[in-house]
Amino acid sequence: MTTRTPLMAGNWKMNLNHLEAIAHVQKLAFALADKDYDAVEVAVLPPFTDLRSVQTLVDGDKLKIKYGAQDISAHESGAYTGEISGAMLAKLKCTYVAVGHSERRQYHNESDELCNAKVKAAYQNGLTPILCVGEGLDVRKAGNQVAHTLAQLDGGLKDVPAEQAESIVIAYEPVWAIGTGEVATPEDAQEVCGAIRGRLAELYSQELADKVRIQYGGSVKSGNVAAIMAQPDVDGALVGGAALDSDEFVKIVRFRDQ
Ligand SMILES: O=C[C@H](O)COP(=O)(O)O
Repeated sequence: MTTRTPLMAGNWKMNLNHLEAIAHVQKLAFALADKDYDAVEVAVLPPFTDLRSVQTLVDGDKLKIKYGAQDISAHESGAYTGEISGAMLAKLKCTYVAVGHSERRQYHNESDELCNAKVKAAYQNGLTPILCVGEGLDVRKAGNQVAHTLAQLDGGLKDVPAEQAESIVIAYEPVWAIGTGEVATPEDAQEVCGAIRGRLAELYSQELADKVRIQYGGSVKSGNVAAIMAQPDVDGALVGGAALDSDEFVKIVRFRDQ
C-alpha cells in the first residue's frame, strides 16, 4: 500500500486581508519546524487578494508552506468580469486550488459540469485541484450520502485522464458539518472517504486510488482531528474556522501529538 503524506490545508474563506495574511503565515512559519513538514504537507488557501503577499513571503523566506486559491475560472482568459484564471494563479506559483467547495455550489450554483471544467482548467495550468464533495443534511438524513457524494466525484472527474487524476486531492465535506460545530464521527468520515477511494479504483485503478489523498472537512479542530486522521482512508483535513487561529492550526498539523 502506498504511503500518503497527509495534507492539512487551511481554507480561510473570506477572512484575513493581505496584511493579516502576512502576519498569519509568519506565525505559522515561526511555529512549524522541519519535522512537521517531513510528516505533513501544510497549505493555506487565502483569498485571491492575499496571494501575491503570501507568495512574496514564501519565496523571500524560502518557507515550506504551500498555498493556493479557493476557486478558479473555467475559462482561460477574456471577458469574464470578476473571475481569476488558472494562468494567473500559476503565475503566483500556487500549488493548489479548491474546486466545487459547497459554498460555491450553494451560493454560486456551481454544477458538477462546471466543477469538471474547473478541474480541467487547474490541470491545464499545472495546479493541483482539491475537489470538494459532500452531502447536505437532507441527503444524510435519507441515508444517501455515499451515492450523492460519488455522483459529485464522477461528475468532477469526467474525462480527466489518469495521469492527471493521480495527483488530485478530494475533500469530503458533509455540508451539515461545515462551520456548525457538528463534526461527523470518524466512522461517518471513513464510510464516505472509503467509498470515494473505492470509486477511484473503479474509475481508474487500485494503484491510482491508493495514491490519491482524501481529506475530511467540517468543524475540524485540534480536539477531534486525531480520531478522524486515525481512519484508514482519511489523509488530511480541509480546515475552515480553526485555520484562522494559527496556534490551533499548528496543533491540527501536529495531530499525532493530540
Ligand atoms: O473548507 C473548509 C470547510 O468548509 C470546513 O469549514 P469549518 O472547518 O469551518 O467547518
